[in-house]
Amino acid sequence: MAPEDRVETVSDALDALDALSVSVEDADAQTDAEQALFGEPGMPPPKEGWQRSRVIALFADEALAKEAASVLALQDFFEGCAVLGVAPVPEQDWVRLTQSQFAPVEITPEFWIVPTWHEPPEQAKQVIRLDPGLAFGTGTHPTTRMCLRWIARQGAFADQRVLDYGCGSGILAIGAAKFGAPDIDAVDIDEAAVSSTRLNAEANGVRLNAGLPEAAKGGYDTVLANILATPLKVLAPLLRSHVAPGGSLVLAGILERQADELKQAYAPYAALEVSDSEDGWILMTARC
Ligand SMILES: C[S@@+](CC[C@H](N)C(=O)[O-])C[C@H]1O[C@@H](n2cnc3c(N)ncnc32)[C@H](O)[C@@H]1O
Repeated sequence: MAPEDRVETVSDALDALDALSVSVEDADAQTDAEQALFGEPGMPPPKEGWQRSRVIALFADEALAKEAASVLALQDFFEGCAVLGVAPVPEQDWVRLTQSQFAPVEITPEFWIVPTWHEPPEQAKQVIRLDPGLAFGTGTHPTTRMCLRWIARQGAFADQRVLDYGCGSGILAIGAAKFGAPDIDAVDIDEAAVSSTRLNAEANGVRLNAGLPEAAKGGYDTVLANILATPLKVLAPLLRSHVAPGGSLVLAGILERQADELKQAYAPYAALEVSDSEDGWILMTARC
């Protein structure tokens, strides 16, 4: 256990003592004292850690773990910290355990995201087959689910050009394809995401063009962007320029408290409205 100002020092020391991994949790998680900390890439972390952080280190064997605990306890910087215990981690089938954490995800009763090791539920009429991989977007995050729910609510995308900006795994582009969009561009700054999108599209039997952001060209009937508030604000003129007259702009990755700043940033281009919310995240949309 470490107070906020010691978390980094203790984590670095555990690394130096040959820990295989170090993770930090809120020691008050699941209690009334639990603190929610949200950060954004490229921005300084909101805090170094929680008021009381539990720092968990994994070692190759118990002797190494015990030795690390005794070395730590002797350090000046460890004052105010405490070793809560050293315990063996039982051998497990980690692949199966990981897979068991990814159950099918319901978007609507008829639209599901299903990992390849599961059978789709009987009521599923539309299914995206997707396994966790390097790129973000397996449907376990509320922002992805809200975008997919929006897609499902539209019902059909016949004749539509769709742009998925910040495609990650390509899940939104694949969702739009499943609902009939014939012309889809999916772009991301991350090459790994572009490759992942191509593979996932192929595995789902849908056609789309995946590429770097320059691949987005001209106007689209729907522009989906699930990124984060800060990049979404920077991208406002660009994203708006890709929405064809009468088209829809759909933005996610925004926390409830960021609604007004997003509205303001987009005011010169589009009138954003909050159209869905889940777990503190919101979906903002505009008709252009
Ligand atoms: C939160 S993930 C969303 C993935 C997927 N679209 C979904 O809804 O689950 C955001 C993605 O946006 C990409 N990204 C971040 N900044 C970007 C930018 N300026 N231009 C294009 N893609 C960006 C990231 O690489 C990441 O894959």
